[in-house]
Amino acid sequence: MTAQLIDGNALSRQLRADVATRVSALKAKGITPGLAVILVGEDPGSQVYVRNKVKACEDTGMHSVLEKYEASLSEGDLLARIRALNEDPTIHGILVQMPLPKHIDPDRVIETIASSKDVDGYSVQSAGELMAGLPGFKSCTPYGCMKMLESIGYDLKGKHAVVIGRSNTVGKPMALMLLQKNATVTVCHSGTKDLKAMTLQADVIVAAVGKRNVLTADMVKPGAVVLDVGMNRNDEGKLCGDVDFAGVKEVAGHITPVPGGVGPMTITMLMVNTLESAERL
Ligand SMILES: Nc1nc(=O)c2c([nH]1)NC[C@@H]1CN(c3ccc(C(=O)N[C@@H](CCC(=O)O)C(=O)O)cc3)C=[N+]21
Ligand SMILES: [Mg+2]
Repeated sequence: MTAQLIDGNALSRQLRADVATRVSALKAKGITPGLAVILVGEDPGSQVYVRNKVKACEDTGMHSVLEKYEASLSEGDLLARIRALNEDPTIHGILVQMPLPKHIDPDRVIETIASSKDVDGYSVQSAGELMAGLPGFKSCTPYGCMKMLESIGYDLKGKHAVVIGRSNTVGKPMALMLLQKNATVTVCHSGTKDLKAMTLQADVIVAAVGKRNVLTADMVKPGAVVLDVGMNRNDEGKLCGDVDFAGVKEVAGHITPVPGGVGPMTITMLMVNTLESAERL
């Protein structure tokens, strides 16, 4: 058996067309949704992602500003820049690309962004809203994963979802979003004793570790849905996820590829959050 592909590029095209329509409607009322993206330093991966985000803004008719700073930028100067953007009425979303240089405290940066403009969903306020089941900005990567499940008409009620990874930006919010849809959720991590015993029980597996081949075919129940959040490079420098795609696709019912899976969906949900931030006005 070969799994059906969940195509993040195709789904993104659909969702971004809807975003573009809503952007036009807002523009007719005199509001252009605006996203500010701040990049500190020269990380080559970040350069690519940030460019994709700005391009997505252009494609959907949104306003965007990209601010690039030297890695030597002081924390104080970055915070001052964020405070200015907090007050800027043309900006509805602020994204500071992670990771930041070591001398800058990411928590202080995230908490300086006005919660009304936290389109990454990284702030304590956004995390608390998700925890409490209140509306708020949802972290874009797990939000995109939920949209991918929705796109195949998957009903999570009573299903066992296993999340591998417990980061504040992916694993933890992913578990909460799955729980909100009535799945039974297990969160696995580096301290998990028998990962395979967990994943073999799963109807849905989300791999979000940042390491190649964390999930192999022998760990997957036939027909399971596999979402691959990983962004790694293999020995040939090619982009690959956390899942052994060639093996797992022979066992899974549905699977997301890397590239062309969760990555573009992350950017799409950033567009959705920025649009909705502007719509709230
Ligand atoms: N404040 C902040 N917010 C983020 O959302 C954020 C961040 N920092 N830091 C880094 C991670 C990573 N991330 C990706 C987004 C899109 C792709 C993406 O578009 N991937 C393409 C391929 C890109 C390529 O060719 O390298 C794909 O999977 O098809 C990847 C990774 C957002 N992140
Ligand atoms: Mg994000």
